Amino acid sequence: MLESEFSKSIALLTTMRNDTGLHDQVQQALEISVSALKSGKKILFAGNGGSAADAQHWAGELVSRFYFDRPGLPGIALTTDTSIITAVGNDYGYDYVFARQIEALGAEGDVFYAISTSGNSKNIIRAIDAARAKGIKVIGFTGQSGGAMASACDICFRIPSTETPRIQEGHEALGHLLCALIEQEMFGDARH
Ligand SMILES: O=C(CO)[C@@H](O)[C@H](O)[C@H](O)[C@H](O)COP(=O)(O)O
Ligand SMILES: [Zn+2]
Repeated sequence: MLESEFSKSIALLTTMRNDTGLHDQVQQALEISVSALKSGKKILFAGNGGSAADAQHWAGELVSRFYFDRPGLPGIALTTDTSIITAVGNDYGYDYVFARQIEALGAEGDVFYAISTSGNSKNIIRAIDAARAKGIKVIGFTGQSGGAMASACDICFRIPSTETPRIQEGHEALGHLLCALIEQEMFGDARH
């Protein structure tokens, strides 16, 4: 079990490292994100379960720091305010907990990082639709099948695995990579 788990993780990251199509998608996601941030816009993040943890983690990297000290960048996880989530969930239903926040907090030109291993979580799909209706670009993170997300996002990262933990590991690698690249692109010159 131990060796096979490590082996699967290593194989996944090796596949991702060698996938030039994925590299192109990373470059596109970077350009969309940096263009928004340089225009004074923000990045919104959402996901369920382990992907909620990713959303909070990545927003934290932007607002605080990644590799080096620099001004904070505007990133908001839509998974953290229990008053909002319980109110919207209770009054409208759990399917709306992220879409409602996109409607209330999102602005044209923002970017939405939508994270779902299945690609089929209804609250994420509704949030993607709400974002695109407002002129917010959507960068999706899902698994091999892509689910309903595959055709709904501007860019959709499909991790080449059908195992939820592997898909999450792939997302985490991409999230860290994008945070590092965004920081470098925004402030690299000011580093020394
Ligand atoms: O972390 C894990 C499994 O590794 C779970 O908490 C998982 O995130 C939850 O079951 C989510 O509800 C799955 O939703 P999704 O990724 O399909 O949108
Ligand atoms: Zn997990």
